[in-house]
Amino acid sequence: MAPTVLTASTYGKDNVKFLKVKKDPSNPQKQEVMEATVKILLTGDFDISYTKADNSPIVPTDTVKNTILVEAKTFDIWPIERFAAHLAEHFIKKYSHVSGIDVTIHQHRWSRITKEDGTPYDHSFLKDGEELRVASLNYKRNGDFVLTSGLKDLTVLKSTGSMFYGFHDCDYTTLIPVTDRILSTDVDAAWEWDSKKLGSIKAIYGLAESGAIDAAFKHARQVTLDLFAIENSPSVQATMYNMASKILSLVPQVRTVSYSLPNKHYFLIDYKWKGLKNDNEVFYPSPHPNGLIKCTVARDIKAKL
Ligand SMILES: O=c1[nH]c(=O)c2[nH]c(=O)[nH]c2[nH]1
Repeated sequence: MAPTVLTASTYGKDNVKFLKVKKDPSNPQKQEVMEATVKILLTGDFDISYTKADNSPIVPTDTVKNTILVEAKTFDIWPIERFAAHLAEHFIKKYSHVSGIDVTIHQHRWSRITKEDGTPYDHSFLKDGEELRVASLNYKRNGDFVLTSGLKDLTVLKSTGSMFYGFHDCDYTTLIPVTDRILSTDVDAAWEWDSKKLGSIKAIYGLAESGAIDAAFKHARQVTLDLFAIENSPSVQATMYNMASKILSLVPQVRTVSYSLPNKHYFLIDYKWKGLKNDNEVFYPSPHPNGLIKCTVARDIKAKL
């Protein structure tokens, strides 16, 4: 066999799930819930476990799972970015041969059920969609860190107020330009916090405490929904760029905003054979293929000079 070398490796536990209940100390019946799915991947001095079948450096993935569950019990895990920072620091401090860690936390959406008059019930929740709130943190022993917050699988549809025309036309083009169409997508948005501005991973706790992390999430979600609804969208590309730019203007501690949006096509059903006009009334939801459009937007530093 030709000589080989390990060029990259990482390992850990994925799909560690829990639901935590937070009780209001002044009224234990008033509660919050966090259902989360956690992934932790470690890097470090683990090469001999791959190359020499020597397991001595391996912190078992079972231990990684136990750690997540114990820390979820003993630590304040709201917002998930704070929990990610805590887990990252824990692994770097506890295991001297761990040089880096990736923590990804998905928070599943549970919204409070409200009475008819809008007042919320104390401890009853509604699963209003598959939407996830996301935190992902890469942390290295030398202190470098990248924290990204986001949301995923927020499914939206607008029945008018979306166009697509003026696109490149060639001998492969069959698409008909339209000034009115359905637009639908599963929003995947992510905003990267400015590590330089924050200074160190410790700043994440301050951001969490001040409410800045929750505020950024609220802004990002609301901007996404507002611009989706309000704009007469010329394209997915132009609309996602506007969303990202607006979020950057509202959240100064964020460095970049990224979107990844499938364009979930709805095709007009042809009724000509029946002598009927289809005035954007009945559509076929096409399961595949779908468009997929991604972008990352940053502040234009040159524009300031
Ligand atoms: O908003 C759109 N962007 C595209 O790039 C594209 N391509 C396509 O066929 N339809 C659309 N819609």
